[in-house]
This record gives sequence, structure tokens and C-alpha cells, in this order.
Amino acid sequence: MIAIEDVSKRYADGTVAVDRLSLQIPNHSITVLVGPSGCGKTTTLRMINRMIEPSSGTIRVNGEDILRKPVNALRQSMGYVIQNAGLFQHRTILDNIATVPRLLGWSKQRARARAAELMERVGLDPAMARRYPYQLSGGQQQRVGVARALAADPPILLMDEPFSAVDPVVRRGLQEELLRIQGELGKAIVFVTHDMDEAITIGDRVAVLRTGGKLAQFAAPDELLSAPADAFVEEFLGGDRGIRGLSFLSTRDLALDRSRVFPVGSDWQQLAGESAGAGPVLVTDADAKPLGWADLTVWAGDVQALEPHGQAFEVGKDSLRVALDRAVLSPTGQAVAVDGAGRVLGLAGQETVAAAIRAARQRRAADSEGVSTVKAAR
Ligand SMILES: Nc1ncnc2c1ncn2[C@@H]1O[C@H](COP(=O)(O)OP(=O)(O)OP(=O)(O)O)[C@@H](O)[C@H]1O
Repeated sequence: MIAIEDVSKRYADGTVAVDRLSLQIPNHSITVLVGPSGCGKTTTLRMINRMIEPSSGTIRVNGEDILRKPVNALRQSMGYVIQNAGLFQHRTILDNIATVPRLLGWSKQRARARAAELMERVGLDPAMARRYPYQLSGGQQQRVGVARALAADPPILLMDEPFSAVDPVVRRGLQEELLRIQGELGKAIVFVTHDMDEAITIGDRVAVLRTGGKLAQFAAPDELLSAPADAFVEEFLGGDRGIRGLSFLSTRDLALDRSRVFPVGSDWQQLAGESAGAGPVLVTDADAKPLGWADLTVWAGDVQALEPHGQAFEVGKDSLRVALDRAVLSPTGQAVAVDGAGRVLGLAGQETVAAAIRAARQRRAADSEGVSTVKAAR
């Protein structure tokens, strides 16, 4: 646990970068500091590893005032990743990653073995070990930066806009990779960004700072989206926060319609008679996997003539946002719900999703703990 207690930073020229900030940053979680340019994010991060000294207030790590700890020991317990990775250009990738273990006195062999292990962990091809930073893409360099910060297995990882310099697709990949690594390692990660989408994607908790280094709100992403503390936070979240908030609602309790799903080999003539006018049905194969939509008033049983069923969503794994998106894109207005093996569980139309949203809101209102959240597959 990192406890920032009533911390301020006033620079020599009088600029107040951070103003009486208090934040509890738990272990085994990602805490994101987000806010407009100049709101004091980097200053806050650097006060944690004592690259900047606070003007007043206290920072404790697991109860111990960081000023009481030798600065080298403090920094060894904290990996640090910056924008553009900040790699040593004259060292190979392997030696860049092995830097801190070598400083800690590990043998070259052990440090390099550890570096090779970390390359694998961050998804870097071992063939890159002997290359130099300039021979890597921006995204690959950022992976090296993360691997280097993790090399001595510090319990804390400080990350200052680590993915800002790469394009959106690579950035998304790096965010997913960070979440995967965090799932395995469970560090206390403090992550600075000015991008609210990034904050919401990766943060367990998000601290929104306003200019002048004042805390505007500190909350879990779903709480931030559903209940911004004030107009500043609301504006910073952007116009579509309602839709984005659906990313945190599970599809587990959707009331799926199973009445319009039939396997191949069904008696189509009889079904056409029974359900005339009720709209298209979903035809599945013998394994319950979706084949496509059929309008029984005209379809003659030819699987090739089925209308494509579009992308399905996985119940319990995908969020209501994904389910709504699939329903909107479906030619029939019905999203196909499947299990982990891709077998059809039923159908969900936009109204079904809307009912689930209302139910979730009611549950949220009744239970201040909030509704089930999903972290994956937003
Ligand atoms: N050494 C310094 N001397 C004086 N003022 C400084 C110094 N370093 C930063 N500042 C000021 O302190 C404020 C906070 O800076 P900081 O770098 O912490 O902001 P930030 O939120 O990380 O910004 P960005 O998103 O642009 O990186 C800014 O107004 C900045 O100009």
C-alpha cells in the first residue's frame, strides 16, 4: 500500500503542482492518475520514488515513511517506465533489460537469463535479444521498457505515460499485455496518463486530477462513469459515458430468448406454420453452433441460403456494451448469445439489453457496492 497523505509540491518559482493530495494506492492493483496537461500527474509519480521531494505531507509505503528509507533501496523496490521507454541506445535489448539486476550485483549469466525470461513474459521474440533499441518498433521498445522495470521483481511499478507515443492499435495491444502481466504478477502499479479511455481500460481505481494538482475524484472506473463527482470530471469523461459504462455490466443475467433457435433437420414446414409472422429464426448446426438467419416464410431449407448471423457475444465474458453493439449490427436486431465453446444459448434484442441495463441500475441503487463488473472483453 502506498499512502499519499496531504502532500503538496510547490516549485521554486511558486508553481503549485500538487495541492494537499491524499490517495491510498492498494497493493495488487492498478491505480491510474489522469487529468489535463500540467495537473501534477508526473510530479505526484516522481514524489513516490523521490525523484522529486514533496514540499509538505507524507508518503508511506507499507506504513513506512519513504524519507526514512535509503533512496537507492526505495528505488529498487519500484520499477519505473517512461514514455518512449528511455532505453540505453548503446546496449542490446537483453542488456537493457538486465540493467537493474546487474546493478544489484547479479552475475552476467543470471541477469541475462532473467532478461530472456522477461522478454518472453512481455511478448518479445527472443530473436530480438541481440538487437539495439533503434532496430525495434516503438511498441516493441515500450515492451522492453516494461521488461526492464520488472527485471528485479519490484513490488511497485511506476509508469509515466508509457504508451502515449505509439499508435492506437499498438497501444491497445500494450494495454492488454499489461493487464495480462498484472494478472500474473499482481504488482502495485501507479500509471499516469492524460487519456481517460486508457485510464478506464486499465485502472482498478482512477484518480482524476484538475489543474493545480487537486484531486477531483478517486473511484473505480464504473463508478466514475455512472456518477462523476462534478462538471469537470463529467466533461473530462466525454459525451458517451453512458454507453462506455455498459462495459462494466455483465451479460450473465440477460433474459435470453431460446424460442427462435432451431437445429438443422427441424421440421421447417411445421415451424413455418406455427410461427408465421413472428420474424426470422436462427438455424444452428448439430453442435449448436450458429449457421445463420432464416425467414421461414420463404426459406426452403438450404443452409447456403441463410442470412449471415454476424458476430456473437459470449455470455458472462462479454459486457452489455458488446451485446448491445452486436444487436445493433445484427440484420434481425437480435444478437446471438453463445457459451465459451461457441454454442448458441439464445438471442438478445436491444430491448432485452435495455431491460438488463435497467435491472443493473436498480441493483446498483439498492447495493452501494455496485453491480458485477467485467474487466475483460470490453
Ligand atoms: N521544475 C519545475 N519548476 C517549476 N514548475 C514546474 C516544474 N516541473 C513541473 N512544473 C509545473 O508543475 C505543474 C505540474 O507539472 P507535471 O509535469 O507534474 O504535470 P503533468 O500533469 O504530468 O503534465 P503533462 O500531462 O503535460 O505531462 C505544471 O504547471 C508544470 O509547468
